Amino acid sequence: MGTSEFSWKLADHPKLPKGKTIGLVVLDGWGEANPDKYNCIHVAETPTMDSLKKGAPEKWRLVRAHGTAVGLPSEDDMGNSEVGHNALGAGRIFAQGAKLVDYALASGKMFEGEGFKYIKESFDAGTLHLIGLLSDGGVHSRLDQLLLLLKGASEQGAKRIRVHILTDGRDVLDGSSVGFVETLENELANLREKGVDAQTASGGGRMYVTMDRYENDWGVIKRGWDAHVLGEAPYKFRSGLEAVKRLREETGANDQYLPPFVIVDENGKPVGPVVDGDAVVTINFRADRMVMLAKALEYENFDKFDRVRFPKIRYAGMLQYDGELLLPSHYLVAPPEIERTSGEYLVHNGVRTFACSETVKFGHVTFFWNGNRSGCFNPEMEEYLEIPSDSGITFNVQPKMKALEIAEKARDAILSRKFHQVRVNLPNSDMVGHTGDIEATVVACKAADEAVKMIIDAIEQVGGIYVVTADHGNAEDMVKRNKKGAPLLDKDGNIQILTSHTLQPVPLAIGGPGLAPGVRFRKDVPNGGLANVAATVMNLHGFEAPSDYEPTLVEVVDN
Ligand SMILES: O=C(O)[C@H](O)COP(=O)(O)O
Ligand SMILES: [Mn+2]
Ligand SMILES: [Mn+2]
Repeated sequence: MGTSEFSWKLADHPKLPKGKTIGLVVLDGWGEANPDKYNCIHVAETPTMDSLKKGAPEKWRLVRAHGTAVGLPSEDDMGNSEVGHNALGAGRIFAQGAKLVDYALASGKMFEGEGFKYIKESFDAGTLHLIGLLSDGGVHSRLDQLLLLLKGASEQGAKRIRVHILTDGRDVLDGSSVGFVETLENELANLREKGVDAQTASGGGRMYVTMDRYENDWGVIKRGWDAHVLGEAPYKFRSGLEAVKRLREETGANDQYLPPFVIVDENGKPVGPVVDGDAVVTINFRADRMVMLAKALEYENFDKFDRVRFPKIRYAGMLQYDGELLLPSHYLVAPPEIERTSGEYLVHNGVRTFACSETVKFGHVTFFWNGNRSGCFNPEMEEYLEIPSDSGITFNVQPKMKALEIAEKARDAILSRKFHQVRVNLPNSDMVGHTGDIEATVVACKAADEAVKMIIDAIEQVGGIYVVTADHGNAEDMVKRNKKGAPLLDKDGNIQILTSHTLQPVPLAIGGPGLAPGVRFRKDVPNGGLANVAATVMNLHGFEAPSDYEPTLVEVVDN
């Protein structure tokens, strides 16, 4: 498409009217799976979602939400919020961070790029620090990529390497941290044999140390800063393996919430604080949970907590995490360029939009939805509302979260008739699902269902249209299964709780009094995925989608 002929103007849909209010609901972590007792959505009372499914076979379907359908490397990759909301909002499938990093490593291009050359300047005199999530979850980072980066960096002359590890247990099974640390530390030992001074330096559980998001709790970043940069933490060990094993046993914390620790030498001195002249790479490819640390590492002026020391370092992200803020300014792999999202088109075509969620998912319906772009396209046409999340708790103690508040704000926005699109993310099934607490997840699913009802009721009142979907699975399957689908037991005979997302498809339902007669789901896009939703929604707003968008899922038949 040459820029001269480009236009934001969308063609009118030949049959569908403009001006309807659309309530667009994303249930976070709400997949479709066979009913059983580990399917919290099935166990919960969810009359609203049940009626959408039962009532109208032509207005309810499943869409793919994992793997290549959302730009991930393979069909073994579960969906996640970033890629899910990117696909929903952008209407096309972009190769995502995981895939881009794989390619940059396999081709060697990573080591020829500007970002790597920049950090390499520190290899002679300084230490290379790698900080990030240590697992094979593939949502924020991948262990195999870290190992390749370690190998590549040492081949490129890094002589002293320190790894700062954040244990997972959220995108992977709880307890799996032990195996991941073992693999890492074996590799570090191999490097030491080759003359590279390489070891683990600090760490903690991802939800308690370093990986907060959307500025929900800066205390999390401070704990990480103290451990990784200052070399200070309440727990001290001689190796990462000892740290993870002993902290799990002695504090009872799970992988997600391990307290911060530092690795010390035989004299009790931390082995790897970050000091002037060092290089730092944050190895996560996904943005949301690295932006806060990136600010602390990069910004000269910073007032979120007392950094005590602000070392002069060369810092690069695995990717650039925020394209608007250009943060960090150096990165090893260029992020996907997601342009011409549906939100931007619709704003140019007069569609007034309201978007809302609570803090923990606010960036999902705004930043991720808009192709990793912060803020509104046009503040006169859009209002984005963030409801503060509870912080400092695990959401199984508050499984209703802010679902009611989000639904009330959406209801009010719909009834105000000021907006054509009222878009929300309801976090409950995902955030509580990640805690692995089955009872609480059932409560969470019920609360989300009630919120959907409130939004649909408001849509009924204004003669509008609802579109209800999800970004990936989570709460519909809370147990790890074997290939035949039977629950797996651990060595003590307990079921292995699945805290992660799943490979399941998600529902997509349309309806409401404003839906023109004859609108129904097409039968000829059986493999439709989240990226097909954007064109579908554009049609329901009365527009044709751009020709390079994934096809719409609706057709209009004459009655
Ligand atoms: O960051 C998280 O909480 C999980 O790794 C993924 O969850 P999300 O993709 O639903 O945000
Ligand atoms: Mn999600
Ligand atoms: Mn999640």
